[in-house]
Amino acid sequence: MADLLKKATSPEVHRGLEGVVVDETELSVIDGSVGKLCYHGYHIEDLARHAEFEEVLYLLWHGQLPNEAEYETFVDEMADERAVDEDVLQMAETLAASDEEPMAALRTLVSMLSASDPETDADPENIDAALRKGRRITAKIPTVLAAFDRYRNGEEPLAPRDDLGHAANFLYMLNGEKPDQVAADIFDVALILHADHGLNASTFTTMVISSTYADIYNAVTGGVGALAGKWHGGANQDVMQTLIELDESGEDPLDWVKNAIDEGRRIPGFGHRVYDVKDPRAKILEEYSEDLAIESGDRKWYEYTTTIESHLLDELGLGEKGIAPNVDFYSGSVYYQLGIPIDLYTPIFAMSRVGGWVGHVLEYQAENRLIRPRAQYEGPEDTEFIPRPDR
Ligand SMILES: CC(=O)SCCNC(=O)CCNC(=O)[C@H](O)C(C)(C)COP(=O)(O)OP(=O)(O)OC[C@H]1O[C@@H](n2cnc3c(N)ncnc32)[C@H](O)[C@@H]1OP(=O)(O)O
Ligand SMILES: O=C([O-])CC(=O)C(=O)O
Repeated sequence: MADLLKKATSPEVHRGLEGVVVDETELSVIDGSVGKLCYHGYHIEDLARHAEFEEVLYLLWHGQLPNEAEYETFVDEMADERAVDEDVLQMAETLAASDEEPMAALRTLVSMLSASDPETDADPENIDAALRKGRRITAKIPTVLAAFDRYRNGEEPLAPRDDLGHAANFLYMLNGEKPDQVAADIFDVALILHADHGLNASTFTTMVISSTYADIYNAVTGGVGALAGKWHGGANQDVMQTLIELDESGEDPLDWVKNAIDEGRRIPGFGHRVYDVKDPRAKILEEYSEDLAIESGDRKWYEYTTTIESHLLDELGLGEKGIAPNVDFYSGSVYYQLGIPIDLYTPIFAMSRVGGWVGHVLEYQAENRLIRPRAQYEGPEDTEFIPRPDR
């Protein structure tokens, strides 16, 4: 009787925090019923078409797009912060030598960057210092990632170039040559598309951490950790691995998809907590995937994705259940066609999403409140303690 009464009066439990609104934000808004995403009111399609990643970072951190002078200053400030200390490079080399997985390496390297930050002693309530630290982390992530990749390939890292934008400079540091304009532009768009997405798991993680007034290095390190999982940013690597395995097996993609669904497996790159329809970013990336396929004359990867998508949505009825392609479904084939190693796809997501992490941390800290939900206790009560020898 007592238990029944307790359950009847207990608060509603929101597992996975589904539908729970924990804060207000001006950064991004998603309408999952029609597939709409805006950053500060700007439609993602317009930003992808007309903006550069640096402008989007500025938008997320300052609440408005920069004018020409603000843009020039911001781009210079970002470029000035790209270089990392020798001990960070040494750590990248050590991690590469021990075959560390790139997201784990990135987590370690981001954490280590704080040691050389000139403002480590800044008051954790100082939002301007947090912004400057966030800018430094964002500027340095491509450098540590490219260095790690080069070390594991037996190559020396390259110093960043300050005459290239954030996207082009990363591709340069990774490949050792300046990317062509098409590759640089497509990669820049990919960074724009991944930069923010409301209170997704990794962004919320950064907010929880910084709500204790732990500094932003802790928050971004935690964000990298949360993004790594296969239900979040890790799905982009899984999509490409799946396509390659499918290709190598010689299996008909339609049979593969049907078997996967019949066996209750999740298709990477499908489904989303917020969207019931196709993710608007997936639509944009699908177009780039097709452009790259046309340019190279190899349509295989593009066609695998579109075939799988239409089969899942139409014949197998996933669309009716609100399970549609998310951003990760098409980013894989785009990165693959740009020649980027598969295990860098999720770190590249982090390279972009750090913009949103920093933006949300700053926005939340402006009116900080400790984030501390509760759980409904369902365990035993008044348990008698029995000393160890008597148990
Ligand atoms: C950048 C991003 O983070 S985007 C998401 C990237 N992640 C992926 O692509 C991984 C695959 N997708 C998934 O695992 C899920 O869709 C998630 C984790 C993204 C969202 O999950 P939730 O909102 O919690 O949905 P939930 O787990 O409640 O699933 C609802 C139903 O849809 C099914 N479902 C969800 N995603 C998929 C999928 N990719 N393939 C097949 N079925 C799926 C679930 O099995 C469940 O079915 P059931 O009701 O019969 O048990
Ligand atoms: O919003 C989410 O839950 C997942 C995410 O980060 C994204 O789609 O970009």
